[in-house]
Amino acid sequence: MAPQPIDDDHIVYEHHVAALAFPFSTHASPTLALVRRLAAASPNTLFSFFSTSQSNNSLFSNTITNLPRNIKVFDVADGVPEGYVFAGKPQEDIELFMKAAPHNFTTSLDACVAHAGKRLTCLITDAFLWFGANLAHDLGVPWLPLWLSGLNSLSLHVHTDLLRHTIGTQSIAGRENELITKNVNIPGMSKVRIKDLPEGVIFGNLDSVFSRMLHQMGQLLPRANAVLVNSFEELDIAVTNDLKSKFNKLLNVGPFNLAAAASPPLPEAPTAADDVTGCLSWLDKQKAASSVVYVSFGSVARPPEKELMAMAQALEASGVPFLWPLKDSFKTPLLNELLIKATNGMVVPWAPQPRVLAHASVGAFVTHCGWSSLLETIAGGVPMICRPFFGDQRVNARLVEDVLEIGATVEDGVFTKHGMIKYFDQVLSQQRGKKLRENINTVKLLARQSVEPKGGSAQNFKLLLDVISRSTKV
Ligand SMILES: O=c1ccn([C@@H]2O[C@H](COP(=O)(O)OP(=O)(O)O[C@H]3O[C@H](CO)[C@@H](O)[C@H](O)[C@H]3O)[C@@H](O)[C@H]2O)c(=O)[nH]1
Repeated sequence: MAPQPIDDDHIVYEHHVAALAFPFSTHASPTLALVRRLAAASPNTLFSFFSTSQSNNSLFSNTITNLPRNIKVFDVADGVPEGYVFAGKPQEDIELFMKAAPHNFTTSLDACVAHAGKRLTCLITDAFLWFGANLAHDLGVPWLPLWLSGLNSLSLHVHTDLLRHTIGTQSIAGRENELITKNVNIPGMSKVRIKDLPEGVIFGNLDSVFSRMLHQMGQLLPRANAVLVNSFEELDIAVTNDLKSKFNKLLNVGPFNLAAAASPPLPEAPTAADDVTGCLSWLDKQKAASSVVYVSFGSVARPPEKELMAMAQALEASGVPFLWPLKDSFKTPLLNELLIKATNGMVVPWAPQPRVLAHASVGAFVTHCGWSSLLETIAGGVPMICRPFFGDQRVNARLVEDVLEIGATVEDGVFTKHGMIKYFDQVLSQQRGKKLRENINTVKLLARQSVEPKGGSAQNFKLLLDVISRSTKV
């Protein structure tokens, strides 16, 4: 992506903020969403947004349109050496990227500053990019890491050393269901079990790229001028208060999906929301409110084929109307056969999820419990049936089922045909579903209030603007 002219409109910018995205899974998109809001609220600030060319091309569908003038987009190298042949190791691309990232971002930032003729005054990074602490220090500017999941998982990464020390890093066999509070008192974690912890905290490969990255991050976040989170305080007050005591500033400025709608109109975001696959018109045709099951596992999780088959069988046998965005690469011949038989639903490669979850016909969301999905279903008031896979997803599911009581986690952690038929019935038709719906609508109200002008997230957003406008002028 070629650098765009900076002073095309002869605006004299007072500040220059660089925002560094983590270019994997769906992280770059909410990072850009925050930058868009900031750019609209701070027209005298130039925002330079960095991600890899692959990530930028998919964010902007190869052309940059509808961006405010004060956002410029830059590519950073992906760290894959020329001629490199992938060995097929898990997270190999992330490993290569992270290894080269401090150097590559520095090179790109230097080029951007030279191109703009304006030095940087503030650095926002995805919190995964822990080396932002050193970059910002070297540049003499504030560091604002952005955490794109919940406060619960953030807390676990901040307390990793404590958890390692108290629970140990030996096998957890036989202790999976133990509450972590039996070993250690971390505020807001009274329902979390050892097995819910993300891999790499005390079990799994503590040496993996993710484990090292999150561990470093947890240690460096207290150095940040402010830690930004795509959440709202009322969702997890105990964790918010604990983290406030650990960080210089903790600014919950989400949920981004609701905050964008509550702020002054922004130039239209790229096309993920468009109904190219006809999902919304299909939902319009459904007769009853809250009758459709929506199934989606985000951008990374891949359920085993056996479970996909069980899901397809349950959907067909129950007869519930369903909408299922399913990647072509997940469809085996056997699964395809089942899906052809299931005429009570619609299978598409990708759905405009936030709009699907906001549609009155949707009554249950079968989800992997990715953070954006969780916030989008809260905005839509749709109860969840959770099947977490990795990382933060298990602790998110615990929050959903045991703390907020806005969903159910599948028994034994896997999809079975009979199990799913039971959950569809409970959530769509039974008293349990009614109660879950009531609870999620209460949480939805709190989320909405938080982004209204007097709400906590809106106030935190003002504090964030303050940090940016107090940073040294260019
Ligand atoms: O057909 C689809 C499927 C997904 N989405 C969107 O894709 C995003 C998915 O995000 P999320 O629910 O956070 O899942 P992942 O992309 O899998 O997110 C990764 O990053 C998250 C934030 O760190 C973590 O919570 C997850 O565990 C991790 O897998 C959401 O905005 C969805 O609206 C669509 O628009 N259409």
